[in-house]
Amino acid sequence: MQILTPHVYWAQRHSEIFLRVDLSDAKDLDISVQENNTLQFKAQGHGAKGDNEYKFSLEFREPVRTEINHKSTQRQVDIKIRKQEERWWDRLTLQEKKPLFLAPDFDRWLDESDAEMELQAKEEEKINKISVESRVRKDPYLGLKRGYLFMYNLVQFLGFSWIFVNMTVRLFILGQDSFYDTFHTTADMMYFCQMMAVLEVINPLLGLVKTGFFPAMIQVAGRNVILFVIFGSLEEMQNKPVVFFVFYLWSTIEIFRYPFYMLACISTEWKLLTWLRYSLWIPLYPLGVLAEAVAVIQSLAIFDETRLFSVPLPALLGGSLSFSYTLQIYLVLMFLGLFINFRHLYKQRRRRFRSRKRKVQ
Ligand SMILES: CCCCCCCCCCCCC[C@@H](O)CC(=O)SCCNC(=O)CCNC(=O)[C@H](O)C(C)(C)COP(=O)(O)OP(=O)(O)OC[C@H]1O[C@@H](n2cnc3c(N)ncnc32)[C@H](O)[C@@H]1OP(=O)(O)O
Repeated sequence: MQILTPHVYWAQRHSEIFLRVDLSDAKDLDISVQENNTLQFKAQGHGAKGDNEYKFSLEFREPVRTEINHKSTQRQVDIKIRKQEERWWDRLTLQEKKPLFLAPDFDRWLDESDAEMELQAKEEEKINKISVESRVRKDPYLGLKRGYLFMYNLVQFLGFSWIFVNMTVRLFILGQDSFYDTFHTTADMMYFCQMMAVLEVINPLLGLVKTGFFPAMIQVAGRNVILFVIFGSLEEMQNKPVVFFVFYLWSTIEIFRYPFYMLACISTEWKLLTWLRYSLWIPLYPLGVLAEAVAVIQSLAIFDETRLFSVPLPALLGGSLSFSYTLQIYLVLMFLGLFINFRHLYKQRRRRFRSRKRKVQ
């Protein structure tokens, strides 16, 4: 039996060498890297000269590791060898003259810069994979949190939609007459929604949302003072048209804000909805504060008259201090609150639209 040399094709990366030996159905493989940095290959198989024993040796240009990875298939033998140092070689063998049986493997061939890019892409992929995995691992309750927020937003959306639709339908049917019984027809639902809204102050404290605690507190406390103290405790206020304006302005923003949050919980965005959520407050917020201020001003005389919530004082100092004084201080706080939240919403709007513009570029 003759001993022949097979065709060998090679390619490299910064850290490894690939050899493809053109030998089908190879068996009795004997592949090793000797101490003199030489690969010895011997196998029985079907090559260019039919069934025979084929062998070759290659002395590498630079040191390689002795462990070899090889796989014999019906068509060829694939060999992978790791370089001792991660470096690009200008040729495979120590001898300058290329052995006749050796040729580039164009299926795998990359020049140095392409190989670098491949390496970089692999690194990036690895980093991305690690960061995704660590994000998932970091928060095992993410699904639960999103589920809770989604349900909260859904309930609020349904509540405020009910109020908005109810008021709109009544406005169309009864015209201005509907202004006078807004409270009696919608207050229960508004109580429910605004009590639930306390969770909006708790959520940032628990780290469930990125909202600032203060803007949320100003928002919820401000509305609840109007709802529970001004409208809830004074029957005389309940049939005033101002209730209509306050409730309508509150519910108009909420039927857009809550669906926007619901979509955020499922990582979805509708551009028009985002635009409405971050734009409608511009006219609605000042109008809302104005309507609330009108309600507070209208209630001052009623608190003076009924002495409700007044603080008892010695007779020398007039008998009692009317709650209307507290409300006058509150009126000042309202405009301070308006300023703080207007600024907050303006920043949120800029951040949102700026980051979207960047994503588009
Ligand atoms: C101690 C006594 C204090 C007394 C206070 C006295 C002052 C009272 C003054 C009060 C004036 C109030 C007037 C007001 O009642 C008038 C009106 O409401 S009129 C109607 C118009 N109103 C509005 O437009 C305001 C609506 N409200 C809000 O926008 C919010 O409540 C506010 C806190 C003001 C701002 O919202 P937020 O900070 O949350 O901004 P973002 O929406 O951009 O959210 C930030 C990120 O968090 C995510 N997030 C937030 N909430 C949720 C949620 N429930 N579910 C899921 N995700 C949520 C959101 O997606 C953002 O994430 P990302 O940045 O990744 O997009």
